[in-house]
Amino acid sequence: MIATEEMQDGMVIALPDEADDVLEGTVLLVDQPHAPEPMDLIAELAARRQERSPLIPVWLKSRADALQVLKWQAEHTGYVLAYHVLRGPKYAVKLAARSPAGAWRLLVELLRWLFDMEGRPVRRAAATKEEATDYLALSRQRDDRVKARLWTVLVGAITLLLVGIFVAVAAPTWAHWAIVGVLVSAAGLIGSPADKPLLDRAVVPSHVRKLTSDQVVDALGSLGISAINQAIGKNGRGITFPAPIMRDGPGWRAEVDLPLGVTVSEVLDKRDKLASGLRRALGCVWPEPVSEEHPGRLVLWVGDQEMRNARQPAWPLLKSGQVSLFDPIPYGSDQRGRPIKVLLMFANVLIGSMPRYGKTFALRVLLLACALDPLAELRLFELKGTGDLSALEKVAHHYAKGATDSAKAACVASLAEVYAELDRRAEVIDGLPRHQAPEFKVTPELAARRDLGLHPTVVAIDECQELFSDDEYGQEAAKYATAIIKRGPALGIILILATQRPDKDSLPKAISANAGIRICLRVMGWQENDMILGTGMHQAGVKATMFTLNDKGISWAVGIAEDPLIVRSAYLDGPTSELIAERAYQLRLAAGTLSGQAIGQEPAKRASYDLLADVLTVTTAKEEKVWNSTIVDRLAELRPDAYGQWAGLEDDAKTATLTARLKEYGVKTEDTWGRDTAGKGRNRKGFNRADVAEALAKRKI
Ligand SMILES: Nc1ncnc2c1ncn2[C@@H]1O[C@H](COP(=O)(O)OP(=O)(O)OP(=O)(O)O)[C@@H](O)[C@H]1O
Repeated sequence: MIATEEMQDGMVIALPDEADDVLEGTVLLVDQPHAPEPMDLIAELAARRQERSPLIPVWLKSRADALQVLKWQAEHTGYVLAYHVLRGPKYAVKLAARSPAGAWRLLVELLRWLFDMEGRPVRRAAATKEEATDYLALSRQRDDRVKARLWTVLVGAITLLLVGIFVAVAAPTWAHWAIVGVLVSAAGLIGSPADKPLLDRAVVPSHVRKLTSDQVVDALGSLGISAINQAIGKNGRGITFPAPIMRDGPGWRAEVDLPLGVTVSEVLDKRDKLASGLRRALGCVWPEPVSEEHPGRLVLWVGDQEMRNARQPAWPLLKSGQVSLFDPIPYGSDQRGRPIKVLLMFANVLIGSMPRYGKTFALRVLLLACALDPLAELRLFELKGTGDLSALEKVAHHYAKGATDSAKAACVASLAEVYAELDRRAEVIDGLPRHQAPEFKVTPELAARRDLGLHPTVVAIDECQELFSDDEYGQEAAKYATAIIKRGPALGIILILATQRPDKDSLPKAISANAGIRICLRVMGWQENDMILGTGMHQAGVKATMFTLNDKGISWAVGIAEDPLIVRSAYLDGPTSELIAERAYQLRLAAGTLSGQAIGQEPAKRASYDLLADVLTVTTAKEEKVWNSTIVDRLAELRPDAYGQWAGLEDDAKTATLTARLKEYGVKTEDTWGRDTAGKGRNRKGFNRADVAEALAKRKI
């Protein structure tokens, strides 16, 4: 049998079993010489293009960033100058104290030069070895040299004396002092010991403390990740920085290639340790993955100030302006203070977080911007009941608040209208000449035509878990919301959902899977993170679990830009929201686009029906016991608008739905013997018709 063994220089050599046998086999180089194939070469060149450093530094690409950097540089220079100016007197005293030593050093050097002291060891050596000729030649050379130098010094001294007398007589007093100052300073500088520099180190204040590669390496080394420790250990390969650390907005940006096998995700899990290693506040330290690079490429942005304390740019629509939902609307800012906009048209939004971390505030910012598009129809449901969206009631087509039955019923009724609207809008678009809707979707021109009714429609449900987990309304609402989230975007219908309980019962998978824009504020676990941001996001390093107690309003946002972003929503409190909503109202009044409840119309009503009476209608007195699934099909035929969606469910789901609904009226279901459509007898869940009749009678009493 032949074994292989690795040798130095990366060779793998085949060895025979017996050590004393003759060596046989081929020597394989582990690192093969590279002979690029044509296709290989193209791929390699494309990859190498990505490695190029940007022609223009990142900070110069945006005016705001460039201004920030220049501002910082000016502030920094000003600080250093002021620091040294303030210490001017201290430096003067130091110079004066060091000047005698400097003068002495100068005199000694002059005498050494004058008497050619540097040649002394050679002359002495010649004398010791008794080499008379050499010694005489060297002495002659020294005498000539000393003579010439004496003359130079003499002329120099007389010139200086004359200049001195002239200055003493002719120059003003300030010039005397200036000259004395310069001479003393020069002597002081010469007399300064090499290990004691004259200038103190300008201690840079913490809010503009520079980030250095040493700090980054030390901080990474403090995370307790063994592969990092090995890499920075004695024989490790170290940690590499593909780009220099530079200013980026109000902070520093370091790009780091983590050691082989370490992912950014592992670092994100230890953001607090990283901040401790960097000796910065947690709110200043923002590690991010770089999606277009390998999973070990980390961008570490370290802000001068904590994100929550940093001054946020004012919301651009705060005082004036209106929007078109076909353009990105202002939402907030990132860690670097750059404004972040969101294009809502042709998308849906899912916002999630633990309670009290800023969901409703985030939702309200988006809705206030929507309100400032006079064409947008707003259907707003705030199922918490605290009135966070009440400022917008005056501009809303439909509005309801509270976790009450009536608010949920109003929400489902409004969703049902929008659901029906999907087909109507699709037909309208289909009927248009192709050049008017070339992409089979709403355009700004079509949205502006009142006759078509294709204006943007925004349906927002805050605390949507209240609706989707409701026994009575949940299934119906989920059905409408799923259809709207899938088909709505192309038809100008935008669904915005906010929830504090992102689990599968509170947020059906079909809905969470189809949201284009996802905003996740602080959550506790990876499941909630991925439910809101999308499967695999936590693994990929997009972790809203890294936010802390103080990170209110700060979220990971996916779908806003090519890469996930950390965004802080604009902070618009209640009174500010009222003012903006009032402006929106005036805009709509002028445009004549107020509608629905905003002009006093009745809210949408859910089709009313009586389940118990309907069950009796679809069964005959002879059917003492019937299967749930059979009755669901009959009910759907009787009242498609009310029960139609049940008919589309799987058999088991049909049974479970009716069981849950009958239970609300105290009607029990049990295993019931019956025959299926093929005539085969078996047991399935069913109920006694008499129980339904009794429940109905009791209710009427
Ligand atoms: N962008 C922000 N900047 C600073 N603070 C914010 C921001 N957004 C929200 N907050 C703070 O967070 C608090 C909670 O916000 P909000 O009411 O939106 O939370 P929530 O997640 O909707 O809570 P709940 O789940 O109870 O409804 C607010 O009172 C506000 O002070």
